[in-house]
Amino acid sequence: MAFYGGIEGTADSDHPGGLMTCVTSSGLTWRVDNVHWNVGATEILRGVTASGEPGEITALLGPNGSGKTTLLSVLAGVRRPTSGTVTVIEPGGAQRDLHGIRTRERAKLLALVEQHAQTETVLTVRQVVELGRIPHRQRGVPFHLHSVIDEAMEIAEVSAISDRSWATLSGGERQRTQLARALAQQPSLLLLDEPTNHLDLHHQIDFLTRIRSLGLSTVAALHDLELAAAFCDRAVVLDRGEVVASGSVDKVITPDLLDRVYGVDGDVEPHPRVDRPHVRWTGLTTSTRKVLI
Ligand SMILES: Nc1ncnc2c1ncn2[C@@H]1O[C@H](COP(=O)(O)OP(=O)(O)OP(=O)(O)O)[C@@H](O)[C@H]1O
Repeated sequence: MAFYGGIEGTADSDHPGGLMTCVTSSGLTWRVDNVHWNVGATEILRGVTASGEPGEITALLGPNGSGKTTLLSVLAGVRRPTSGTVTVIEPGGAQRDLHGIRTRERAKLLALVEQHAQTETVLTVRQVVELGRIPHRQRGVPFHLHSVIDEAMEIAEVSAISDRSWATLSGGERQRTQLARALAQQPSLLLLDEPTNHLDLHHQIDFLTRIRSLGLSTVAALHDLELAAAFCDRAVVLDRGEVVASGSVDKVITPDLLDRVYGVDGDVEPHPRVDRPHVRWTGLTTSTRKVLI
């Protein structure tokens, strides 16, 4: 499995004279500054400020309805902030307002894997992955000539099911197919909305190990704090649309966070066998039980 390396490919419009060899990238810097997003009079995001460096994986944490998906869609350029800015700094140093970039250009820069991604049900897995090449489309070069599609499918482990119809796929197979589609875009920034929610434990660990090996800047909305602690460099925690904590995962994922944000009593200790925090919960906190009763 070529996690890091490339495979030989065809010339590409973005790499003139060169080989389009792999879906990996050095990532980019992203910055969200004082972003608000309103629906009518309701503020869904309230002054969110967060950032990530090239190659960093940022966990987006927070309870249901706290604004994780909304923030991802703002970061993806799908939703324009009511106020505030989203900036990306490309490897060459160019600093750009994300919402000022044309859709096709933006799709070469970043890719979003949605929580419940849908597509044309008549498509095969390979055809879904080929959709990721649309922003890079070149006249006279059919999609299937792009070896980046093969590599994206290999990384997401869907090569063996390439001829299967999307309609027949399991939840986990769909999730992996959508990852391959996103990788085929050759993004520098990868946005994942609950990417492991359909995966069994083996595939959760495998999936995030693969994501880590790509070296892309990644923002992943996650509910599993143990996975966040194991695979992410940083965490941004949202509660009711506001950032209530951010920083390195070991500083952010604490018993106080479990209590304050999730209403859960627990301990966060160094893992006894590997170098990362280990989250253990006992139950809901008394205050939460009172709220629920
Ligand atoms: N278009 C919209 N119109 C009205 N309310 C919206 C809209 N989009 C999101 N919301 C509300 O904004 C809040 C945040 O939603 P969002 O989906 O971002 O939360 P989340 O943290 O991703 O939740 P979950 O963990 O349950 O997926 C929710 O209360 C949701 O109902």
